[in-house]
Amino acid sequence: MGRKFFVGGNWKCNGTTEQVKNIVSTLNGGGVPSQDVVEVVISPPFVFLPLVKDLLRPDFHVAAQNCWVKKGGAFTGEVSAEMLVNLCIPWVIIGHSERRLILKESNEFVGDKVAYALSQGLKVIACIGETLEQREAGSTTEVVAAQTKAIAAKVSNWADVVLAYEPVWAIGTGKVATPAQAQEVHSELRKWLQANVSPEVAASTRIIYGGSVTAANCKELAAQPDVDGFLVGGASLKPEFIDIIKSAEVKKNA
Ligand SMILES: O=C(CO)COP(=O)(O)O
Repeated sequence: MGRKFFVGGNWKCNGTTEQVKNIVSTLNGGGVPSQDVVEVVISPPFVFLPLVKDLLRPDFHVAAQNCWVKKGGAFTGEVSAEMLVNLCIPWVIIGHSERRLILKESNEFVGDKVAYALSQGLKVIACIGETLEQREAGSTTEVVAAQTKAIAAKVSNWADVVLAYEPVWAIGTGKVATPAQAQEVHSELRKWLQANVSPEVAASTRIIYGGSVTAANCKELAAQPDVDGFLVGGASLKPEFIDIIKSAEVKKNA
């Protein structure tokens, strides 16, 4: 059914010009499966986007980590979707838990952002995921369904959306979800899409996992039937990111 494996590297708020050049040079020298097998998207902070785009190998693409919810204008400190399009940045990450939790972005606001970014021609990595408290209360499915619903309510075309399931308790903690935990939520999400959007969208939308993904744990996660790739934080700043990209081979041979 052709869900191409997807690996995103979210650099978050990290890097100097020197470090950026070093990471890109490592990525450019890495041997990875072809673009037919894996789609790779690197997301540096806004200020480094043009530099990374200029230096990065042509088979990898770039993403912004956020954009404004509507047309640009008098919104000090924001970056608009139009600007990203103007700079030929194809992708944007929206709704990362760090923005939902620290900057209080609501489900509705995230849904509006996803819809606006898509309307401008950007492709979107839309992030969802429960906190530890919510998981322990048994409300994981409910929480991720509500987050997905707020996006689905505003989006009619899912072709340019990748859904990133990132349990908050696994982000930056070294406490990765087990392959079974990831598979369980991914499968629930696919069922949700099937029931609430369409069987076609459920079958074709990539659902990727994020949260303490490393070279050591990626293959087992990648082997899960509903895990279509990764959104990688800390390890995307290191040479092991190449090994994570290579985990796409697990799918190819499945
Ligand atoms: O938030 C993440 C990617 O968006 C995951 O971060 P870590 O890989 O550092 O846990």
